[in-house]
Amino acid sequence: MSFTNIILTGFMGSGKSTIGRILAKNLNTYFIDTDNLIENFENKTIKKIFEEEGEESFRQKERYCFNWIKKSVKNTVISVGGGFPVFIPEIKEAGVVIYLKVDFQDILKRMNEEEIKKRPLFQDIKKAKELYEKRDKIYKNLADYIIENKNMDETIKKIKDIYGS
Ligand SMILES: Nc1ncnc2c1ncn2[C@@H]1O[C@H](COP(=O)(O)OP(=O)(O)O)[C@@H](O)[C@H]1O
Ligand SMILES: O=C(O)C1=C[C@@H](OP(=O)(O)O)[C@@H](O)[C@H](O)C1
Repeated sequence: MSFTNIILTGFMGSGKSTIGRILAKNLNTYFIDTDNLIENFENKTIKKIFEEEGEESFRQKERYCFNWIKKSVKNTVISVGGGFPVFIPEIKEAGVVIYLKVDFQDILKRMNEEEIKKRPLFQDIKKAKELYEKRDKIYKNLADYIIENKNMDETIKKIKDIYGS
């Protein structure tokens, strides 16, 4: 079966990578994660890129990734970093955009210490909450579909229903 790229967006820890990986397997296609692409290409963790080069440099790498995806990637499930659609509002040019929405308090409950440590913009919880409020509107505006990601199986079923429709 053939489909356009399915792009999962949402705040840090909303489950984009976890859902994306399972969904791709279900659809019998490939999965890519822009954070992983960048880490592999740079041979550096996101945390290190932020520390050594700053956020702006990271955003340029995301832009590079977007150009490559738009030009060369098809029929793929793609999870992007939480800031990706904020800095690349033309994200829809690369596929169908699904916003995985999770309440901030639930994200906090889901993520363990190690997962928080990896995310430079999640170090100050108060600031992260403010960022969440600001970005929620942006994610909504840029999405083709919005799905509340509470239960993994239900979320995957909902995306598969969209895909089949
Ligand atoms: N319903 C759910 N969907 C996806 N991930 C979930 C869910 N419930 C708990 N998690 C957990 O949330 C954490 C963050 O998920 P992750 O896929 O890394 O988020 P993101 O890629 O959006 O930053 C993981 O530990 C994952 O196992
Ligand atoms: O929200 C953001 O600006 C970021 C989210 C991260 O990805 P996840 O959403 O997968 O955590 C990662 O791209 C980087 O730390 C910046």
